Amino acid sequence: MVAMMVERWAGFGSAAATVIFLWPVVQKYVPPTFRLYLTAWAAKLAACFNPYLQITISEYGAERFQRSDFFLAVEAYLSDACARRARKLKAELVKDSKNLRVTVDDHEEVTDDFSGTTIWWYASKRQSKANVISIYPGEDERRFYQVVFHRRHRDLVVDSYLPFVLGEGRAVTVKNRQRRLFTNNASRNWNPYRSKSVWSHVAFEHPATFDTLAMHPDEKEAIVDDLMAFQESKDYYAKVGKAWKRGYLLYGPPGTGKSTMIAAMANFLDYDVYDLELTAVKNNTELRKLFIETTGKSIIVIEDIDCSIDLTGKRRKDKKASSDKDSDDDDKPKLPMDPEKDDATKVTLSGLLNFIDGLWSACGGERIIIFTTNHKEKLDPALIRRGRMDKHIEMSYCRFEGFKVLAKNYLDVIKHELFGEIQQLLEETDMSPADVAENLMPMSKKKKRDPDLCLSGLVKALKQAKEDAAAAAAKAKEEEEAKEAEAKKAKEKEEAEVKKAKKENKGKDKAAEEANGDIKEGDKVK
Ligand SMILES: Nc1ncnc2c1ncn2[C@@H]1O[C@H](COP(=O)(O)OP(=O)(O)OP(=O)(O)O)[C@@H](O)[C@H]1O
Ligand SMILES: [Mg+2]
Repeated sequence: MVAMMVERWAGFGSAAATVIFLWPVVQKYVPPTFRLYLTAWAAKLAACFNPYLQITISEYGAERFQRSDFFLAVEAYLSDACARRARKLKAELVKDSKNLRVTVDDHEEVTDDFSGTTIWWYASKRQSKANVISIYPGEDERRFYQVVFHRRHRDLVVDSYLPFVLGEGRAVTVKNRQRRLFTNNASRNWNPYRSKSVWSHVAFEHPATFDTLAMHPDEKEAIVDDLMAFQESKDYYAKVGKAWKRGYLLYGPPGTGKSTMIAAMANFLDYDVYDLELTAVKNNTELRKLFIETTGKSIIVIEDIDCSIDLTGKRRKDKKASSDKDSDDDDKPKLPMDPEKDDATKVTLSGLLNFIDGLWSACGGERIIIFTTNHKEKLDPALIRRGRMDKHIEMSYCRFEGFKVLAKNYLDVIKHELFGEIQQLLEETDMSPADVAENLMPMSKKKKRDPDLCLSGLVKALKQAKEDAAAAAAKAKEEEEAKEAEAKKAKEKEEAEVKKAKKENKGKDKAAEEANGDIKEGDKVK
């Protein structure tokens, strides 16, 4: 900085020396009002000769209690783009950041180049003037950055360079941030003075990726393609007038990788994950508040949606019917219901639909909403129609293509003599990837990572599963047949009874007819 100043002020050195020399004299003999006038005039004169402008970016902007976004962006930008040119740096471990952050130290100057223009950055701090005694060390220091540039570049710096620094700085912050896994707190723990209290979070560290996910390569590619297209379609969504979000429904039997897929998606997109526990949400208003408190670049997950809450139209109707019945049966005055219990059922289907694609859902943007279920058929069609759940992904039992991924990941095996037999068995038997993986990862020292042992163990398990399935099917068939036979028997019995009754009725009718005939003939005789 000093070098820069000397260079810039080279022509004014002698003038400055004169002023410094004369200043004590001025202070002594010139009256204060005139002195003030003189100082203002001197500042104006200096401004005429000094062609450089400076802009200050303070750590605490207009909102006194929050560090300014722009300051943080500048810090991130300088540490990424210019820190290599600085000589004095400082390293810190920052909250929610996965890397050590190296930034420019105070009173250090760095230069930057933008469209052929040189810009100087200067980091510094000043003592706060407020008469507040802080218990935190360093709290009374206010740090700031100054950017210095030639006045002919004023428009370039203000209109292009500073917005560029803001954008780059934000991108660097996102790149370095530690991703988070959020879960919603019970509403009785929400603090009205702290908006952050509705979700709590831990660092998201699930290691699953699309490479480790056992699935047919074509299906996997289709999903990756879809995610990439979504990420790059901000403008397209704006053009067609849709909120920038996408819904996925993952369905399939337990242990087929639905939760693993969510982790892989989050790792692929570099998004935070909000795991919404619907049973802890009391009503639609709470649901909306939770949504508003989520940030962009996130995946909102509701696992086992069919179990979380009574959502299907059919089940609600059943419930209504039974409550109607209750009220008909029992006309005694009723005690008011337990408010806690009453509230617990108030997240409704329409509340959830609003959550997914109501007006509120557009705030923030760049969100993915994922539902998982073991029973797709139990869900209300309105909930999973295209547009809400845009893509339905079936996670199914492990087949040979999926197995090859697991064998490669767990055992580093691409080819093996048992593969043929395993392929045949996997086509004939339904085994979840979780079970296959379990067989490939035996927790015994002896078997550890011995592919031959693991694969023969898997063959055995598959044969066993096949036998069990065949036995279960045979049993089911037997039961079905027994049921059919019983039904047939019952039907025959019923038919026989009907026949018998008919016969008896016929007999009675005949007797009556005969009796009637006798009477008529008697009448004739008369
Ligand atoms: N497709 C898969 N690829 C790789 N690993 C898998 C796959 N499916 C399951 N696994 C393994 O099985 C375990 C259980 O899988 P996961 O929790 O993803 O199943 P899920 O479909 O969510 O089951 P649930 O319906 O019970 O929630 C995971 O830890 C993972 O290691
Ligand atoms: Mg799961």
